[in-house]
Amino acid sequence: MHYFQYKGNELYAEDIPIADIVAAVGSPVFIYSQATFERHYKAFDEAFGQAPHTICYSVKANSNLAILKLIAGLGGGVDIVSGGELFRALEAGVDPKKIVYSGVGKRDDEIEYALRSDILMFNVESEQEIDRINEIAGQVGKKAGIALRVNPNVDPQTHPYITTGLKKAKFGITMEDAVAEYKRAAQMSNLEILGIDCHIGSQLTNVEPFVDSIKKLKELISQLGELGIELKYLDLGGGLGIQYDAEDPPLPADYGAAIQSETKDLGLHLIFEPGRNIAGNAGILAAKCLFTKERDDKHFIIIDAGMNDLARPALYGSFHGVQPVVKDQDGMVAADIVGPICETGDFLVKERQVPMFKQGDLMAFMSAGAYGFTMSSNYNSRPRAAEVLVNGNRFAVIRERETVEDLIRGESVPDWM
Ligand SMILES: Cc1ncc(COP(=O)(O)O)c(C=O)c1O
Ligand SMILES: N[C@@H](CCCC[NH3+])C(=O)O
Repeated sequence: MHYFQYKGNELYAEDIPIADIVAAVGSPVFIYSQATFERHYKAFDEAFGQAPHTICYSVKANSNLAILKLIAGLGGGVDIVSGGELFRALEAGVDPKKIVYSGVGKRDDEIEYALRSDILMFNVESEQEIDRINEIAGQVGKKAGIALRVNPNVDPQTHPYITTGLKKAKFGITMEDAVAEYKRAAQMSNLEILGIDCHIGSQLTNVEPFVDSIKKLKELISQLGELGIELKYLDLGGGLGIQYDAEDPPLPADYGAAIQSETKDLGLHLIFEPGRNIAGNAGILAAKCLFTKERDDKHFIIIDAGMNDLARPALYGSFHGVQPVVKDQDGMVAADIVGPICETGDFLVKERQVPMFKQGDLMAFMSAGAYGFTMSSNYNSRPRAAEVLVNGNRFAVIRERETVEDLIRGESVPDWM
C-alpha cells in the first residue's frame, strides 16, 4: 500500500492532491504522510515481536517537532547526536528514559544538559569522552548511564561517506580497546555501565553486515561477563536501507528475524536507532519547473528547489525518483534537473529519462522524508522550504517557509560601521 499514489493523472499524498498543497503553501515544500510514518514504525516494531526492545528513532533523519511527537505517541524513544536534537525531543514530549545520545563530539554543555534531562544513556565514542562524562556527572551529582559504541570493523557495503563501522572511520572505540575501556569505566564512580552499542553505516541493503557485527559484539559481551561486567542493553544502531531506485533491502521482518536469531540467548534489551527506514519513503519534496533549456545534446530542467533543499544528490550522487504531480507531459526526455544555486553540482537528477516537464509543471522528488529537510541549508540566501504533514484528507503546515527576514535573524552590523 502506497500513500503517495496517483488517482487518475494526479499524484496524491494520502487523500490530498499534492497540487492542492502546493497551491496553498507554495513550492518547494516537503510533504510527509502520517500514515506512512506510522506504518513504517509499526513494521519495525512488529519485526521484534515479544523480544524486549525499544525503537529510538534517529532524530537526524527528520527532526520536525510534529514527527517526533508522532514517534513518541507510537511509544518510541529517540537517538540524538546534539543538544539541539535533545531540545527538540524534549519539546516534542519524548520520554527522556528512551533517549540515547550518540556522536563523537559531545560538548561539556551538551553532556550536562543530557545528564540534567535524565536520558537513558550516552553511547560513548572515545576514551577521553568516558573521562569527561564521568567528571561532568560528578559535578552535576548524577550517575551517567553509558554504553560504549564499539566499532566492529565490518564493511556495511554502502556508500563510503555513510560507512561508519570500519576502523578507519572516526566512530566508536575499537574492538581491541573496548574491554580495557569497559574495565576503566567500571571503576569510575559517576558512571553506570548499561550497555554496548554499534552502528555500522546507513542505507544497508543486506542483513549480513548486521549479523557479522553482532557476532563480534557477542564475543565482547562474553569477555565482559567473565570480568563481572553485566549489561542490560544491546543497541544495534540504525542503518536498515530503503528502496530509492532498484535496491532490494531486507524487509524489517527479515532483518528482525536475522537479528533475533543472533541475540535471543543474550537476555539483553535491544535498542534500535532507525532513521531512514521510518522516514525516508514517508516524504517527498514538491518543486516547480521554472524554465527549460537545450544546449547541444543536453536538456536542462531548471526548478525552484536546489541542493540547499535536497543535498543528497549533490553530496552522494544519490538517486531520488521524480514524478509529475499532474501527468500531462509530452513523453520523456533525457535531462538534468537542476536548481537555482550557483554550483555545477546543484542537480537533483543527472542524465536520466524523465517526463518532459515544462514551465510551471510541478514534480515530486520521492523518498525525501529522511535527510531531506534536516540537511537543507540557506546557501545562496535561500529561505528553507516549508514542511507539511498529511493525515488522510487533512494537512497542516508543520514548519513555515522561511522568510527573507529569517535569513538575517541574529545578524548585526558592528557599531563602528
Ligand atoms: C549513531 C547513528 N544512529 C542511527 C543512525 C540512523 O541511521 P539510518 O537513518 O540509516 O537508520 C545514524 C546515521 O547513520 C547514526 O549515525
Ligand atoms: N545523511 C545521509 C546518511 C548519514 C546518516 C547519518 N549517520 C544520507 O542522506 O543518506
